[in-house]
Amino acid sequence: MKLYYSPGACSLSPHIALREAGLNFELVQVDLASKKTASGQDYLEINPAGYVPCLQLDDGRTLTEGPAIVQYVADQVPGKQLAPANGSFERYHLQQWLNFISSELHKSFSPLFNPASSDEWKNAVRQSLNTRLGQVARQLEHAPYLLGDQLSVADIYLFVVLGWSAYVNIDLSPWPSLQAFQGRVGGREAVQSALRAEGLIKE
Ligand SMILES: N[C@@H](CCC(=O)N[C@@H](CS)C(=O)NCC(=O)O)C(=O)O
Repeated sequence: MKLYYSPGACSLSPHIALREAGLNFELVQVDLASKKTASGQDYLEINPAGYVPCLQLDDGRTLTEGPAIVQYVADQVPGKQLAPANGSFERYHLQQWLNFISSELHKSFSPLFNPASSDEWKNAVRQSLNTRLGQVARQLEHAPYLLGDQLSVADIYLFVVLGWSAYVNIDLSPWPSLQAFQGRVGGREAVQSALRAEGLIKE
């Protein structure tokens, strides 16, 4: 399996999930500006959308969209309990959170990284993020993870997105439950090794 990624991008979520699952995979870095892989291959031939992440199976089939990829990864190793069983109500809760993180958090952070975004837009996005982060913080006041006591791929995705706060001056200190969550998930061996592999922390 190959994971196409860019350091620190949302592809870090499936990257961590693959390590938590204990699966074998190869990392292929993509230059998002030129849409070329590290070996010079045209990334648009692999994922026509041009963004990361993309998971390529050994038979060549590809899967894109972070929330779909992390569920695929989790389902390869059910014993690791990174996702509740398919068809269970808890599975829909997982999908609820993956969708929330994708549409309400991830895509609200994106304009803050974009130099072309107007200040007006950035301010509106910051206000909306403030509300949504508060909502997640309240959820994490009751339990260590989004689904309760068990870490799931939604927590991994949330951890990655929350990590962007530091780069766009979003202060998480008003939400101690979010900061505690970052410490809890960030301390895991799989997370540390993924961060090292992407060059985000020193060896
Ligand atoms: N809907 C996609 C969005 C992926 C996405 O936004 N990827 C960003 C990095 S976090 C990217 O590759 N941006 C570069 C580009 O769009 O050209 C998903 O959830 O996987």
